Amino acid sequence: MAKSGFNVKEAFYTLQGEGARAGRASVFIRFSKCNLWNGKESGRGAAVCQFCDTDIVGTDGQNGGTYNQQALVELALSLWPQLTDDTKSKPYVVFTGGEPALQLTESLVSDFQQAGFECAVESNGTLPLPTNLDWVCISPKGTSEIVVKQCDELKLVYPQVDLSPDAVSGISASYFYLSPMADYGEQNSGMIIRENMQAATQYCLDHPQWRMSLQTHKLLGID
Ligand SMILES: C[S@@+](CC[C@H](N)C(=O)[O-])C[C@H]1O[C@@H](n2cnc3c(N)ncnc32)[C@H](O)[C@@H]1O
Ligand SMILES: Nc1nc2[nH]cc(C(=O)O)c2c(=O)[nH]1
Ligand code: SF4
Ligand SMILES: [Mg+2]
Repeated sequence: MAKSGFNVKEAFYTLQGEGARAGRASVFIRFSKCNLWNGKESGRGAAVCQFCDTDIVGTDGQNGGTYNQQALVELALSLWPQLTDDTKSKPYVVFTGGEPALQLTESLVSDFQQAGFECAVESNGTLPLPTNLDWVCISPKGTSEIVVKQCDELKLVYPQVDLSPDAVSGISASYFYLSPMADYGEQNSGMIIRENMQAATQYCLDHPQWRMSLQTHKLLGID
């Protein structure tokens, strides 16, 4: 945690849109900032990751702010539905960003688990992650060096000019997904680009180790 607390761009309740757990109700906590892009349109050209579809700057989003550990757990609990008749649904939190590894600590994950949450992360894999996470999704970017060599799912945005799927298939994962690159930048329409869907489809057909992941939250228009 930074001295003043965790810097959160936004936090909201939605359905996980991507990967093996798509469709699952989740609290998303989006930490501010990334180590592979400064978040400014003017900085895209010089960034290691140039196609980010997300506003990662500041703390001005829905429920955004700077939180101490307890306040962040309480925020997440307040976003989870308070059902008395649904004992089977374990609260689920997805830490994302920006790059969550810049801020996430084992202590924060542990406090979320104590509060009843199963904890997942979406990370670019370039920084060490807490070891007590329940689900790790790694999404490698361009020429960046990956230090997280083992994960639950590897989800590669496709196509990337400087990173082919066979270059990352050495990372140990239970699932390998291609996610067709969606629109980004000033024109960001929230749409998945048709040619990228077609290219990803062909790659999955030719290499059955890889499965398709669509950003279903964009198709549903929910966030
Ligand atoms: C915004 S990132 C934040 C987490 C982390 N920094 C990472 O890159 O994995 C969340 C997810 O969105 C994916 N993503 C970002 N831009 C995308 C785009 N234009 N099209 C499809 N997926 C994208 C990332 O690859 C990652 O899986
Ligand atoms: N609904 C929804 N599912 C997601 N899965 C990964 C996301 C992310 O930006 O990390 C994301 C997101 O932004 N929204
Ligand atoms: S690594 Fe993730 S958060 Fe950072 S710029 Fe790329 S997609 Fe966005
Ligand atoms: Mg997203």
